Amino acid sequence: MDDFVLTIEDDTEVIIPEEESSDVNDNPQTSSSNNKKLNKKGDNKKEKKTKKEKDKKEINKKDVNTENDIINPDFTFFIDGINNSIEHPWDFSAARAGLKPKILVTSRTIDEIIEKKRLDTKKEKNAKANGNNKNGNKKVITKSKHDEDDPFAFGGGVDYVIDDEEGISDSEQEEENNEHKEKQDANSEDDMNDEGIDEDDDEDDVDEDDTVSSETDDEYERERKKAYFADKSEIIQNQDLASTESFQTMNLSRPILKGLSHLGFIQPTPIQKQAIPIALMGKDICGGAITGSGKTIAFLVPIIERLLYRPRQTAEVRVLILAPTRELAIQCHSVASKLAAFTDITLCLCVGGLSLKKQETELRVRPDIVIATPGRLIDHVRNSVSFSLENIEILIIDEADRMLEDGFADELNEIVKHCPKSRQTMLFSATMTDNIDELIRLSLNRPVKLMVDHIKATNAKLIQEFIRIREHQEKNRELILLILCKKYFKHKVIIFFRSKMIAHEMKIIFGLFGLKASELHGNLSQEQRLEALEAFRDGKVDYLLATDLASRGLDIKGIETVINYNMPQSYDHYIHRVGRTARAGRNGRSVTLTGEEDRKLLKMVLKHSQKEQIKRRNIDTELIKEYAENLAGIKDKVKEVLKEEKEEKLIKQTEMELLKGQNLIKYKEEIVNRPARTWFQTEKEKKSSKNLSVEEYNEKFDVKKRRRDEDDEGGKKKIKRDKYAADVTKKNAFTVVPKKKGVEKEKSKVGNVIKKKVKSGGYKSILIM
Ligand SMILES: Nc1ncnc2c1ncn2[C@@H]1O[C@H](COP(=O)(O)OP(=O)(O)OP(=O)(O)O)[C@@H](O)[C@H]1O
Repeated sequence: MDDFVLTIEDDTEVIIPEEESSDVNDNPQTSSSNNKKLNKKGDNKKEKKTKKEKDKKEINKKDVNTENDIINPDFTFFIDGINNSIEHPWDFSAARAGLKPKILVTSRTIDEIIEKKRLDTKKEKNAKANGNNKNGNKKVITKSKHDEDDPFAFGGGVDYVIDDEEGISDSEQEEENNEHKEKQDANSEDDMNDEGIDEDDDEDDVDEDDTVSSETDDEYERERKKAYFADKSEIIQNQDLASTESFQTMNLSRPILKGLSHLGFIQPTPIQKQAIPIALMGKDICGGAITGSGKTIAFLVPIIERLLYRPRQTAEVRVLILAPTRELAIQCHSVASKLAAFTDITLCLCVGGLSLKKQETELRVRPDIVIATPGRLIDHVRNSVSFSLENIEILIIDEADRMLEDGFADELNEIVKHCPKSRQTMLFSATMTDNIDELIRLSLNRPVKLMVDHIKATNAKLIQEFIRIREHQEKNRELILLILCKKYFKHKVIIFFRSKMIAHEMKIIFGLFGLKASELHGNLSQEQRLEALEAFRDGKVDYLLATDLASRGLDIKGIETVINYNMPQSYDHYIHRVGRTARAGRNGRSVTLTGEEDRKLLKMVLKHSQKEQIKRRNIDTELIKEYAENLAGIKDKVKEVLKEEKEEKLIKQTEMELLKGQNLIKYKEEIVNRPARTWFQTEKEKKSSKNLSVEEYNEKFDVKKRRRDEDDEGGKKKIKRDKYAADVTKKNAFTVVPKKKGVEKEKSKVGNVIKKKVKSGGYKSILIM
């Protein structure tokens, strides 16, 4: 038997990676032969070395579909679903390797500044306490263990009320609710149902942008879509449904099956079941499925499978994967590398913030797959010698709806323009649009629409909590967040903020309160961004304080809670943010602080969620009072930290300038002789393109505010239209006027809606851009 095993290994050069061997051992059916195999290996180190070399050779082999690629009879797949031994399905190694060389400038980090402030405060507090004691003050200072390392510890405190009746039966819950209602005072309208928020309420009151197109299509639109999209049933009629039950039965090549097995995946998820066979046919796809449902593997598997059959005489960049953020591209690159580990397919990561030079070198040898963010890709198309998109066979746009939005539109158009028309295009997102007017720009070829889950639904295993913040309680947001984090959500929590500044300030407050947090937003260097993510992923910090930069696509195992410090700007943003938890069939919880202006969005959430997913949380006012005193005490400290940080930055900047000057003198000749880079957009254009999204965002709030102003107090009334606006339908209520001479004087009102008199005597609403 031993001989038999050896013969197979020697003759066929079958790869058995170490991880794979141990998994095989877990399987009683194969354990004996594998034990023998392992013993044999242990007996003969030399043989092991030769085998490793052979394995290496096998991975690098040009043709993976040779006769030698015979399936090892001992090879088995994981049988218990997701292989939980895999801690993280992706890592940062490629991104780390691509970081620009570090310039050593000594300055204190924000964490160091905060920590020092914390310790100083602690000393001050102790000194004060001792002073009081010396002065004969008999006040007893009780120190809890918690107090010792937290100068801002709160002591006991009253717990807050939580209306989360998980595990309570319906009738019990109803009884409790009734009892609760009876006891309630004037605040009784806190109950969500009393807000008049139910599924059928105010259908047409929802913001136009937030409507889910497929549900509201009229006959004309339905006909257009029918003509535009390919008929899915025709395409998959010959498909044997049973053949998609497992990856093994999907007719995939062995190296991919090994890659999948390596990642711990046996059964395809619904989007993978549908997308893989259709993508393998070369069809264009418009794919939508809930967050965390495995869309990445859904497009990576067919890409890799198709690349295995590419001609190998000439190297070409054949696949381009675009993602809207650097982190998402890094993640996708890492997963793709793992999946393609047993093939000869080459990949290159092209994202901003990483070394241009290194990417240029990698692109020169024409990797099979390029995974990029749009800005950096265009830079390479324009400036990297011999790199072009003319041989692209497959274009993938991840988070496609985001990429079609205004901030990315110009860049995306530029990229699509450089790709051949004959390519296959696949678009994916949890909030995928089927709006033809938007898709038409991508010149798709009769795409197949694959909307796997209920459109724009959230994961059924996600519990969504809401905390109502009344107008007069707005000032309590910080406190409420602190209460939530100090008392309830202590590990693997991601918190979303509307702005970088608030996220940063909150990081300081968290630090001073002894909560371990890292921040992730656009004001940080790429290295800091990676460090923040790594620290959070590895559990070195418990909280990730992020802007919407982290809202899409990021897949960090074990995130238990998502907190929205503010309701996001749209329902789509909400779906993506809360989708960072409850991924791949796991449980998760989101907590959203909901202001008065967020009522419409809240209605959207309720409309698209199951009743049992929604909970309401109340925060005890006593507890808020108690925390308020402590927070007030540290506001000055926050200012001090910010000031010190600014000073440190200034010192660092001066040192950097000095270094830059020295380098300019040292490498003058080389720098002068470098070919000048050209840019797709000037800095100004880039900025204005980015600002567009910000303006849109502000405009949305202005519109909401306007509506609120026009509403009566209860918010029940519809918007009042002026008597001249009777003919203005909802769709064309605003005429968008570019910022031209005529409206220059309204500059200060960019994003606002103004009324202009028209010849006919009425008024027209104009949105200033
Ligand atoms: N077939 C599978 N079996 C088990 N787990 C899987 C499978 N496919 C993917 N996963 C896991 O599911 C998780 C979510 O996958 P992925 O990040 O691709 O989701 P997504 O649909 O792209 O989410 P989002 O919309 O948030 O970007 C990942 O941790 C991935 O490893």
